Amino acid sequence: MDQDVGVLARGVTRSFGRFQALRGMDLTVPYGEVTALVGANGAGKTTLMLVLATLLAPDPGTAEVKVAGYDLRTHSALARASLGWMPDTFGVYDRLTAVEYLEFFAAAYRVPRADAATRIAELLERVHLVEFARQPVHVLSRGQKQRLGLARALVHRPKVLLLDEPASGLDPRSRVELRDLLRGLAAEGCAVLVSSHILNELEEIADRVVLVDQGRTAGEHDLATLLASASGIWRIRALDEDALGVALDRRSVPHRIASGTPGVDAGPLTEQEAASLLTDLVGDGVRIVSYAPVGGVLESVYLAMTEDRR
Ligand SMILES: Nc1ncnc2c1ncn2[C@@H]1O[C@H](COP(=O)(O)OP(=O)(O)OP(=O)(O)O)[C@@H](O)[C@H]1O
Repeated sequence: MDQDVGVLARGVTRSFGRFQALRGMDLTVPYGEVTALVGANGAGKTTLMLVLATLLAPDPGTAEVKVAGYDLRTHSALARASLGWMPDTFGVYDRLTAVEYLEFFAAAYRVPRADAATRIAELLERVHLVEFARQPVHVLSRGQKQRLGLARALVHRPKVLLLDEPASGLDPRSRVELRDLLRGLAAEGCAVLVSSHILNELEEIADRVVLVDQGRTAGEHDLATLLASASGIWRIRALDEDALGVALDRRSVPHRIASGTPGVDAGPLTEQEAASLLTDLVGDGVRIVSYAPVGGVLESVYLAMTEDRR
C-alpha cells in the first residue's frame, strides 16, 4: 500500500538545537493529485519539504517517512532519484546558458545524453523559455529563473514533485501557466506537493490541502469536501439594493451592508445554500450584478487556524 502514494510521512520530527521545528508532521501525497501545504510563517513547511527532498535528516523519533515508496532513512539516494525539488530560493550558475544549466542537472540525474537534448528542448518549451535557451542564466528575470528552476526539477521525469512557494515571483500569466502545468503533471500521474501563501490560487490548483500549524499537521482535507462544507459570507450586488434587502429579509437570510464597498454581505451560507439563494433571488426578480464569497474558503480556514496568534 505504501508504494501507492508519492509521499507518506507519519510523526515527522526535526529540531534545530532545542527548538522543535517539526513536532509530529503527518502527510500523504497521492499520485495523480496536487496536494497543497498551507500554514503561517514559521509553521514548518520549508523544514518538512527539506526533509522530504532528502536535504535535511529527520530526527530519530520520526515514525515513518517515505518518498516514492523509499524510506528516506535507509534509501535516500533512491528517493532522491525519484523526486523533483524546487526550493523557494535557489542559486543558478550565472555563467551557464539555460540549456547548459539543464544539461548539467540532466547529467547529475544520469539522464542518458541521447534523451537529454530532447527532454531539455521539450522542457524549455513547456516553461516558455525557448528564446532564452542560449542566453546566460544571469540575464533571466526572477520569474524566468523560477521557471528555469521548475524545468530543472522536471529534467529526470520525477514521480514526485516538491515545490516550495513556486508562484512567489511569477506574474499573473506565468501563475496561470504554472497552475496548468501542475495540473497536467498530476494528470500524467505525478504526485505534486506545493506550498504557497497565495491561497485563492491554491484553491484552483489543489485536490487536497494539508494545514500545518506550529510544526504539526492541523488537518488533511479533500479540497472539494472542504469547499462544499465551508460556511462563508457572500457579497451580493444588485441593481436595486433595497429590493435585495427585502428579498433577503423575506427569506430570513442574515445580511448587512458591506463596509467600504458597494453591496450586501449575506450569510454564513454553505456553497449549496448560496447557490439556492441565488436561484431564489433571481426568481424574486432581484437583478443581481455580482455574487461571490468574501475571501476564499482556504483563506477563511487559514485565518481561523492562525487567529489566536495575532
Ligand atoms: N536551520 C535552522 N536553524 C534554526 N531554526 C530554524 C532553522 N530552519 C528553520 N528554523 C525554524 O523552524 C521554524 C520553521 O521554519 P520553516 O522555514 O520550516 O517555516 P515555513 O513554514 O516554511 O515558513 P515561511 O512560510 O515563512 O517560509 C521557524 O521557527 C524557523 O525559525
